[in-house]
Amino acid sequence: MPLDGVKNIVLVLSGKGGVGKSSVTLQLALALSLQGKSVGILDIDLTGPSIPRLVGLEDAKITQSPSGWLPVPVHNATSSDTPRGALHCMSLGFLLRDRGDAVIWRGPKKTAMIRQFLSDVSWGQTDYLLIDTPPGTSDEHIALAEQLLTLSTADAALAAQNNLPRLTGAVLVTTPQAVATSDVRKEANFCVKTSIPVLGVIENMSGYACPCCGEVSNLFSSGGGEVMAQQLGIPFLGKVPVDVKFGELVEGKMEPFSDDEDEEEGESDGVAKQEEVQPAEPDDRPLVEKYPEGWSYPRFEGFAKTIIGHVQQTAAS
Ligand SMILES: Nc1ncnc2c1ncn2[C@@H]1O[C@H](COP(=O)(O)OP(=O)(O)OP(=O)(O)O)[C@@H](O)[C@H]1O
Ligand code: SF4
Repeated sequence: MPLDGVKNIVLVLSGKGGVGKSSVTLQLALALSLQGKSVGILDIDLTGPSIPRLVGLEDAKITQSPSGWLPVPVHNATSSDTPRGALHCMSLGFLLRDRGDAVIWRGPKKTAMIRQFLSDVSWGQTDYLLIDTPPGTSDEHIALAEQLLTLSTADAALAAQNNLPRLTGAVLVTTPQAVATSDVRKEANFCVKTSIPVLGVIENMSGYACPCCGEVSNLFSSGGGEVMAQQLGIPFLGKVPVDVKFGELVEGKMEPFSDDEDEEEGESDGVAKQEEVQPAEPDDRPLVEKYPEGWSYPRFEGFAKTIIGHVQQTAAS
């Protein structure tokens, strides 16, 4: 059966492009995984699939198995020091022959691809399948909603009775500016029309976090997403500032956050270490091997817990 083993489906939607939807999808996935949940990311941004680049696995290829396409593993589950659920992803980017190949498809071809992604991928036991969508409400969204409403249900009791995935809801990503929030209202409207519950709004790029002290200053504006959520009567999940660390984490250029960030480097008890400096070896391993603890931005832990809490509270008794 399509989506066999998937328990919850969460859509990540944005009205405008470039507001950080794919980055938010990845960070939510990492945060859910760090809560011990097994997670899949399905990237249906067919014309601009960015998940393969964000997980540092651009050269990975999809394999076929008797049960369907196997998604690409980002990391496996661990139960040791840092318990973590497995993370897999699927994207058109893995199927393109060349990274730079342009995808110029008409609606029916996009619809067919989305159908295939939803019916032919063998996710295995997956607590949360996050779907990264293109911006706006395009052919992809309509195809996705039509398919999901036949393969899953937003009704928790019905999902449990029929062993169907639960269409848990959508997370809306916006920046604080009015031009972005007015577009995200259309996404909220799309959810109402398609009976997809809204889990909440994340206001990304909300203020600027100083790279030295972390102080967040509102260079442009902040709070537009929160006001919009209040006006629409939908939950507000929280804000994420423009943070160099966030950008570098999702683009995989830096060490993950750790508690020892303030440790002194190079000196101990006032005595300089006399270590021979070795030239750094190029490290071409996939990001997941370089950063086994994951590259999760701390603020997302709260978002992940809210989503898990919502699922538990609204579970069919
Ligand atoms: N809070 C943030 N702080 C710093 N950089 C960010 C933040 N959010 C996103 N970015 C950066 O902004 C760029 C665009 O992000 P992303 O690709 O996630 O946007 P998107 O909405 O998915 O775009 P598209 O519409 O093209 O799919 C990326 O380089 C990402 O690293
Ligand atoms: S934001 Fe304030 S504390 Fe941080 S570096 Fe700038 S001036 Fe210094």
